[in-house]
Amino acid sequence: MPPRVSPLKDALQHLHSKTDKTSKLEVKYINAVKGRGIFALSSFSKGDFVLEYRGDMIDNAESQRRRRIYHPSCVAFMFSFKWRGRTWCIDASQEDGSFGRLVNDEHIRPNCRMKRIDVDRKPHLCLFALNDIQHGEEITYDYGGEDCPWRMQMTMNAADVIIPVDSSHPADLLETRMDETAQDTNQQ
Ligand SMILES: C[S@@+](CC[C@H](N)C(=O)[O-])C[C@H]1O[C@@H](n2cnc3c(N)ncnc32)[C@H](O)[C@@H]1O
Repeated sequence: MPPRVSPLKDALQHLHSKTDKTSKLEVKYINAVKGRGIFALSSFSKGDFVLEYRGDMIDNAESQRRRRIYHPSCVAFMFSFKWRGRTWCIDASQEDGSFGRLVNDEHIRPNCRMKRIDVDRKPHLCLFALNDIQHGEEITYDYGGEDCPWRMQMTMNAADVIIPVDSSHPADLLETRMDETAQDTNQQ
């Protein structure tokens, strides 16, 4: 078996080439509620780099402007985060074929977590495996926030109450679950 590439090195290679692990991950349609998701085609070890959440990096003013004009289904692809004391956003609303934008939320037992990696003074959002991931498992992370409509629906269904579900999730709450131990590769 070839020696394991360090997760950071692996991430940097993919960040530079703007590629996904197409031999290790696949897109699958799940159902009408969840839509598509990303699934492991082979196993990952705890700590492995899995993928980057790629998109258009914009400042908070531009993010607010786009949120006002976007359809809610597009706002769901906007991931806001703090960097150098300011709020930024990765807008992944464009269907660009990248995998990061298709990873679904799981707040009880996520198998990945988001970390920020700074390369050439620019932040990148990457998912790393929280535990070993087996072939066939869906890749998930905790979007953060408490008000994801599908979570509320689960809670209410458990209580046997029917509520209308609003599909417009304010994805800017996601920053609450982002790992703050980002590494600036320029400082190493
Ligand atoms: C960033 S997108 C993820 C990709 C999306 N599933 C798709 O097919 O385009 C976020 C959207 O996926 C759906 N989603 C994510 N996690 C979910 C979950 N645990 N249960 C139901 N829907 C979910 C919601 O519609 C949410 O607005």
